[in-house]
Amino acid sequence: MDFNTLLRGALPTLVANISDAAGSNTTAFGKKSFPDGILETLAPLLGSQFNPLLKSFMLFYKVAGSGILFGLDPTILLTLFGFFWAGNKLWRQVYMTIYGIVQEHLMATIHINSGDEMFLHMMRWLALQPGLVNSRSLTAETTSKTAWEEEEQDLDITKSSISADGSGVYLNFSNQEARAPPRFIPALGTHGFWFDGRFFRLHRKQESLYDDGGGGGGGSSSSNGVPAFKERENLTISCFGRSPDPIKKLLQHTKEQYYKDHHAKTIVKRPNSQNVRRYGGRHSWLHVAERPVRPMKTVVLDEKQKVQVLSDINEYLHPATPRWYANRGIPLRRGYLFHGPPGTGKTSLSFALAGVFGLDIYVISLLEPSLTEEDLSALFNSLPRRCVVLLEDIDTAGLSRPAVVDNNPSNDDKEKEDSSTNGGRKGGGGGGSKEDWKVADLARELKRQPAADEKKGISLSGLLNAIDGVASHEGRVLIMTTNKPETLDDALIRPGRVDLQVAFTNATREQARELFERMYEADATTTTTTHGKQQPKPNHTNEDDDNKHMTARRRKEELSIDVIEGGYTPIAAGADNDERRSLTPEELKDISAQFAAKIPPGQFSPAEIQGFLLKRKKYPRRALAEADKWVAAMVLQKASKTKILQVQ
Ligand SMILES: Nc1ncnc2c1ncn2[C@@H]1O[C@H](COP(=O)(O)OP(=O)(O)OP(=O)(O)O)[C@@H](O)[C@H]1O
Repeated sequence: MDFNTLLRGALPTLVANISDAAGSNTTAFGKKSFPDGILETLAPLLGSQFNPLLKSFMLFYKVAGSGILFGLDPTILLTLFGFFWAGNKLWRQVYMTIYGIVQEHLMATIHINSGDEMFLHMMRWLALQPGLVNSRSLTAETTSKTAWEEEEQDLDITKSSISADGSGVYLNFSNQEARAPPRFIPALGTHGFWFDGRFFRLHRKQESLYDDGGGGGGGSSSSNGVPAFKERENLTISCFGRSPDPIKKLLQHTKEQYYKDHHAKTIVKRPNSQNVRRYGGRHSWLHVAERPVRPMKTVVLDEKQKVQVLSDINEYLHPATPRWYANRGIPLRRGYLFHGPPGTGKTSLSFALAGVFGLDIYVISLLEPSLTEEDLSALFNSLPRRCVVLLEDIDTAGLSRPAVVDNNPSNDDKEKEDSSTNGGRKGGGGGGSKEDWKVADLARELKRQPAADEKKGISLSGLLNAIDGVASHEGRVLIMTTNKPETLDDALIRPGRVDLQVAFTNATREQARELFERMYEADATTTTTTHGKQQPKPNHTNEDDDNKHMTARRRKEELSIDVIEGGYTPIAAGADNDERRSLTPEELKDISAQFAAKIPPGQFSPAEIQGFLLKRKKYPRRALAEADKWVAAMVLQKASKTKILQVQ
């Protein structure tokens, strides 16, 4: 609001009111109180939001004017107030002008858009800066940790073990959300911070952009075409000096911090929701998990096959390979087909490979109902330079699937016609008009009606286009998995699209032995990778933390739950000591071999064997003793094709 304009407009009426009221408004002390009618004059000028303020001011004016409070002349007060206001405005103008000149000529600036990964790096880093976190203008964010995050192990088991049933045997985590501290980041506006001995200025600004739904944002096409406003944030980082190098250094630092312990983790990404996906860029993929790297040796597979895949991918990812491919005019792509029965390790190997090569894994399910062919191409288009793309269960995608959903309304009409001419469908009763339908018919009909946005799936050509079309990103490792390789179209698995096939089978005796040994070997050895290197510890754990973890783990183990004959029975600490006593390597080898001899080769998937062992995870001898019974029950169950397990 411009004070001058306001005053100029109000002054004539003000003066008139004051002179009219001059005689009658003189107080006992000879001072002038506030003239009647002035409130009515000013109120419309200032707007309704200023009315309470104006009323308070009037009251003050009257009190001051009556000499009760200060005995000051109210007109002097009003003038002072006006000067103060104008002075403040003037100072702001001068400050902004000087700041603008300084920023333009003496400062370097870099802008970051919230659509870019760098925005995340910066925000994560800012949340860790004590100087900023203690600032007075913050935005609080709820954070939730994944099961994999190291902090989870810090949970004080003694506190969380006060179970709802009061027994103290079962762990209780009802308090976990309350214990998770919120994250604080600088709020919208301007902040200052120091990095590397330099002062930086950060400006967070939010803007609303109108998106007409035509898929403009990020270059990806809109799937639902609904126009809407979208919020976008802009970070402006500036520092004194004409070179932006210090800011570049800061950005590089935030990026390094963000990925600091990622070498011990595999990042899993999936397509984002349809609405967010259309903004493209980093919005295409949703970061769903960060798992600890799966050591290659935990995947039980024929060693020759494993080495073949590993060396093939290693060769492909070598920095000299792109030139080699380019010189020969071959597209830089490599595709793998992992096929075999369910639970034989196809997904596990994909994750282990991503871990070995330190790549993020991008998982796409072609069954995702909202995934269109354009989306698929856009998703392939926004892949990073090197990554693993896991296309799961490609046989179940819309490729060779019969059209289960009939979207054609004319067919519906035809059926309805048929039903009426035939006297209605099963139990339709008489005329077959909608009114005569029974509830069952109605339910069936509702099931048949697809949702308006339901898709038929991805066609073969759509998938091929995404895999090796113009939009396809070169440099990625594409892994496709299937349980039914024989149903796949030849075009999909021709060389160039699938360069190496890996067959997975149900467990052999050797694999059963390996699974057993892996399950019961000492925990310490499981932290080594395939290369025999020790996994680096997360930065924040020190010796004290380690001790804390050890105690927590031991307590957890003491409170562990045992399985007896398919039923869970809690056992007290110290019981069954002989069973729990860890095995010497020789004993373990011996028991593993005995166990393997009991497993019929090629009948059980590694997942099934792992499931059996997991339920006896601290009792190798018991697992060995109960193996015969389990095998017999499983063979019977498979023969009778029942899904109900008699022995677990
Ligand atoms: N060869 C294997 N070595 C080690 N563990 C395995 C193996 N096969 C299966 N498993 C275990 O079984 C579980 C399921 O395995 P995974 O998801 O890799 O199977 P899959 O072949 O991808 O199954 P699906 O075809 O149903 O997707 C995992 O917990 C995994 O650890």
